[in-house]
Amino acid sequence: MLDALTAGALEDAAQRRESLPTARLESIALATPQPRDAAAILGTPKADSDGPHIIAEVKRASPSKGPLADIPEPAALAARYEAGGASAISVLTEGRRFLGSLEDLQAVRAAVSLPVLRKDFIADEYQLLEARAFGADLALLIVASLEPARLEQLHRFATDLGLSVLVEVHDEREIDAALAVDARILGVNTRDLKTFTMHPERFAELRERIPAGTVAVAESGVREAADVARYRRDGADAVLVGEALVTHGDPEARVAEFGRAS
Ligand SMILES: O=P(O)(O)OC[C@@H](O)[C@@H](O)c1c[nH]c2ccccc12
Repeated sequence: MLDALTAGALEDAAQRRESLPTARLESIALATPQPRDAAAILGTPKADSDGPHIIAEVKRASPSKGPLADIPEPAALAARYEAGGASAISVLTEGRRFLGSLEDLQAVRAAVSLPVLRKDFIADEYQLLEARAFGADLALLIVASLEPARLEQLHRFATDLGLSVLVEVHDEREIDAALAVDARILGVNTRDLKTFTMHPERFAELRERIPAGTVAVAESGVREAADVARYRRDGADAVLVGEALVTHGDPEARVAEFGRAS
């Protein structure tokens, strides 16, 4: 599934390149204001509570669940996340299964003063230039979908562009690969991307391998504040939440509640 998602994302990027060639995209990217420093924000404990930083996600659909929520105005949703105290916003830009777009990213970035993550299946430089040009401060790289040498090249390319990188892992071997590229922000996705089953205990198992000074993010599977509190007690600096926010009637209150969970 991960391979299919990545292949689809690359095809879609190749399509966009026909109307926006790399050289033009690059000049737009380099003219875009400097990104916000996500690692600094997520790496500093919150002043107002013992809860984790919340990375609140704009997610319309997923391959495992299908449609989750109509989100006609991603910018309005992101503004409510910010009002609730979110520390960063994640925007799914994958179009085929998650129904996101780069326009969503751009609209969200203009509406908030927080760092914004481009959440997609990124496997080439063009997609990182897009991330930067459409306003992302942070880009996702999924270790499971990249050869070690590719991970290293893309991580360096992103960093040179001024982007922070959320490096996503699922197991010990992938943590080692992430640490080998000096990941400053490391996300443990407790959803197995091959089977879509949830394994929340994986976060605690892997946390001890993440060195002090590296931001530890717990991703996926939060339904209740108790799930956030568990990740927090297991050592998460930040928790990334999608479905439980987009399906809630009051996302602002929900973010606030999650942000206090400890
Ligand atoms: O909706 P949830 O269970 O709160 O999960 C959010 C997020 O972790 C999930 O969307 C995600 C984690 N890693 C990804 C990689 C690609 C696409 C999506 C994801």
